[in-house]
Amino acid sequence: MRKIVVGTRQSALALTQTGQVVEHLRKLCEDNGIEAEFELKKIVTKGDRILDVTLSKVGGKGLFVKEIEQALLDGDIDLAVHSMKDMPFELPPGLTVGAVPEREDPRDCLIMRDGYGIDDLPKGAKVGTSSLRRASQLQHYRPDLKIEPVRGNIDSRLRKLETEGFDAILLAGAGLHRIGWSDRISAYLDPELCLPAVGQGALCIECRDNDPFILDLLAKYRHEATTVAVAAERSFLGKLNGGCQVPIGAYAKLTGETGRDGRPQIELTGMVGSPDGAKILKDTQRGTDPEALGLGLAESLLAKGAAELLAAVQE
Ligand SMILES: NCc1[nH]cc(CCC(=O)O)c1CC(=O)O
Repeated sequence: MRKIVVGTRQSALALTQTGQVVEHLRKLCEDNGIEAEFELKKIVTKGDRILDVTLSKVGGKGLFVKEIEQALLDGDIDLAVHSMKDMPFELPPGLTVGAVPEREDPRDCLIMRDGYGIDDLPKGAKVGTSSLRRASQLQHYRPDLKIEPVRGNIDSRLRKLETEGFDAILLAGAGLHRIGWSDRISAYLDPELCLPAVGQGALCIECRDNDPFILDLLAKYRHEATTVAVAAERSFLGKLNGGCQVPIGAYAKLTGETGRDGRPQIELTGMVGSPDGAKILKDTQRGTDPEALGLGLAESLLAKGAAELLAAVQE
C-alpha cells in the first residue's frame, strides 16, 4: 500500500478542487488495481499571507505555488494540485506537470448587486477586480465604469460586494462552479469581450520528475484537449514573459478539424492591453503545434507593440 501525500492551499476553493482531484485519483487506483491511500497536507503560501495588497504590487511570480513546490522537492508531499492560472511559466528543476485534467468553464463572470449583464450596470458603476487583465477589457468596453481593487479568497470577495458598496465584482466562473456557488453568477462574460487568463479553469497536478509511480498514475488522468489548449496559451504567455499580474489574456480550443500532420487543430486568441483599456492588442491564429502557435501569436502581438504596453505596466 503506497501512501500518497497531496499538498494543497487551504482556501475553500483549493480544498474543494484538491478533494475532487483526490476522488478521481482514488477511482483511477481502484479501476487499475493500484493500492494507494491518500493524505492531504495544507500549505500556506505567500499569496495567502498577503491579502491586503494588490497582487501586481506584491510582485514576483508563483506567489501561490512556491512553498508547495518546496514541499514537493523536500519529499514532504508527493503531488500538488494548483489552479493552472497561478502557475509560473517555468517549473523548478526536479518538478514536472504530471497531469492537466479536463478544464472547467474558462470564462469570467459578473456577480452583480442588480441586473443580469454588463449592460445593466448604471453609468459610473463601481466594479471590483484586482486583475489588470479584467480591468483592461472591462474598461475597453465600458470606459465609464469605476474599477476598484478587491482581493482575498472567493468567499471574502463575495462578502465585499455587500460591505464595500460594489455594484459588481468579477470572478472566474470555474472557481464558483467548483465550490458550488454557481447561483451567485449574474452573467458570463463572452471571451470576445473578456479573454480569460492563461490556463483559467484548468488545474495543474505537479509532481517530482523522478517518481514513476506517481507519473504513471497521473498519466491516466491527463485530458488531451485541455493539455494541448493550455500548452498553447502558456507558450504565448511565456514568450511575453507575463505572470498573472499583467494585462494578458488568452484562450485556446480545439476546432474539431485535423491538420495536415494528423494532429488536432487548435485556435488560439490572445490579448495584451493597457490597464485603462484605452489600448487593446488582440489576434487569433490556428495551428497544430501548441508551442509554435503560442510563440507565433506572441510574435504577432509584439510586432503590434505589445512589449511597449507591458513595459509600461511593469515599471
Ligand atoms: N487568481 C486567483 C484564482 N486562481 C484560480 C481561480 C479560480 C479559477 C480557475 O481555476 O481558473 C482564482 C479565482 C478567480 O480568479 O476568480
